[in-house]
Amino acid sequence: MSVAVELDKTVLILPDLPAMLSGAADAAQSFVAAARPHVKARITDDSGKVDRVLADVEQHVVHGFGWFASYAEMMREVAGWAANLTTQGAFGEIEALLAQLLFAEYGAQMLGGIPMNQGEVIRATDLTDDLSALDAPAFRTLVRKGGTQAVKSAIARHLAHQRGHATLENCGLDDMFNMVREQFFGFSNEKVAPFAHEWHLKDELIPLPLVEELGEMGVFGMTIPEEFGGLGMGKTAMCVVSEELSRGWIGVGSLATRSEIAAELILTGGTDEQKGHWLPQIANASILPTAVFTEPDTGSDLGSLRTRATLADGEYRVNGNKTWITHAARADVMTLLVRTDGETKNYSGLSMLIAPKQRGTVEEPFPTPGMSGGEIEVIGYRGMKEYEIGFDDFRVPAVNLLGGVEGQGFKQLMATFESARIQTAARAIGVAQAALDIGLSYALDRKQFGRSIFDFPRVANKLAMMAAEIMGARQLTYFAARRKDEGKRCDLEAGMAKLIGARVAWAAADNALQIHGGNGFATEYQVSRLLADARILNIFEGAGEIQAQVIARRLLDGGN
Ligand SMILES: Cc1cc2nc3c(=O)[nH]c(=O)nc-3n(C[C@H](O)[C@H](O)[C@H](O)COP(=O)(O)OP(=O)(O)OC[C@H]3O[C@@H](n4cnc5c(N)ncnc54)[C@H](O)[C@@H]3O)c2cc1C
Repeated sequence: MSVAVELDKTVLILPDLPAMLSGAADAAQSFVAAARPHVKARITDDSGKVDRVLADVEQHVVHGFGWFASYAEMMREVAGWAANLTTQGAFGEIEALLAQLLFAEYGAQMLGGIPMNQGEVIRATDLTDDLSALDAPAFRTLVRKGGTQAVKSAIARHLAHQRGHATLENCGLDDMFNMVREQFFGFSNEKVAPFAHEWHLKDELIPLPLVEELGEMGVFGMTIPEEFGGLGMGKTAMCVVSEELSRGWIGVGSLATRSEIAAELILTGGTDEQKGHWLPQIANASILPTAVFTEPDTGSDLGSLRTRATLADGEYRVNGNKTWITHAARADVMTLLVRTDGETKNYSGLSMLIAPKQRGTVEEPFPTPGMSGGEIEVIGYRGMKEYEIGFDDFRVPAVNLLGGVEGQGFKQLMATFESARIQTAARAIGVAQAALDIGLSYALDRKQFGRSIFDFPRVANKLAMMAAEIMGARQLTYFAARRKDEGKRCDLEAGMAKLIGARVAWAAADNALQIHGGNGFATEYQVSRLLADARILNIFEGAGEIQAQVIARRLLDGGN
């Protein structure tokens, strides 16, 4: 008999679990509410306003507060999901086990310290001495009894039985989304996953026929309204598709990111003419966009970028340098963030140009007059390639100024952050899911000490925790997507989903590699790619530190 089965003798699921989850989530929210004035007091000046200098000095605590708030929000969404499934009679054993383990582990971290990353742990007592909210019986019970070895072993058994299914748990989505998932799960398994590693190792561009096929399936116009040639399906569908394609390979799951950013920019900031001209072409993938924001000296602090655009004779002339531009050579149009007001040094003088360019090749990436540049070789996230680009009197027609008014570029870009972060959180879930799939297969196949290594709890527990974290990150991401679809503000939730998703993906990839032992270190094995692919998620679309800062400041600014 295996070790895992022998240990599985105790009662697994706690009584009244949905109510207990809800009570624990309330306790977590209460703790955040109780900590807020203490954190705020440390960073406010005499007039009660947040002092930016103090907030920087206190970053550990301020960002840590963002992490606590993100945990509490995720717990609330998971408790809500459990309650909804219960109402439908669909809160089964695996859903209960996953929720219980997640609350046990994340609750224990709230009590003992949340790892913002491997070396930086934020403790509840760093925020406040008042931990009474976390004494709530539901919270304590889940921490003490929710994550036993028996629970983890039971999850592992479900994992082994459910192999080959898209998701372990009932995600709580409507049938339409489940159909979309099945379609893209199948597509990814057939047309992406079997080839991804070879494309990665050869550092090749994703084959154009695959891009075109995705275009025909509507992937690039998924969230563009039907009146502009898109499918008008909303952000939840985008999440499901991004998840499943990223599970095959993050490169493929990220192809539509640039279209999503460009479409959001044009939908929210463009003139009617710009919408009518660009959106149908983006939707049918006849043009591929690229997002051109980062500069060699300007990454997180985008507001200070320096690339200049000056208007003369109906054209902008662009001069400056950009870097880290994904899929730049093969793109047909750039959303190009430039400084149109040379008198400014901050975000107020920035504008967004919709700048057409010629499609380049690997040999000649930038044939367009006024553009030059080269590839940046990267460890992961391959398939689209990253480039540095120089602009030397590069011309853009004045009518291509987004919205037709200068000085709006930063604001227009901010309006797209919600969508981009939701999509990035979904990509993270896809990468984490791939790590779980690959780690599980290897653990079941590999034998040591006369048995499958899956039978050893230290191996199976890693997989069980991945499954629980994926479920939690999913619920938070879907919540942000739903809010966005309902037209509600969701910058906070989107940032939280991206923050947690990136860490979940990294932990899953690292643990899947550990399960592979020495083989995981060989480039021949897919898991080596997953480790590199997962690593990017905490850097782009708002690095983890910036994400935590934005979340915390939004919660701490205003009010008392
Ligand atoms: C593979 C890849 C693809 C990319 N694709 C694109 C693309 O298509 N288009 C595009 O425009 N850009 C792209 N980027 C750029 C990406 O958005 C930036 O790398 C990111 O914004 C971080 O900027 P940076 O690299 O300049 O790091 P920096 O801003 O220099 O930050 C370095 C470190 O310092 C930390 N840090 C910075 N400021 C603070 C602060 N105030 N408080 C605490 N910590 C701080 C950061 O969190 C980070 O850990 C890509 C990057 C990569 C690696």
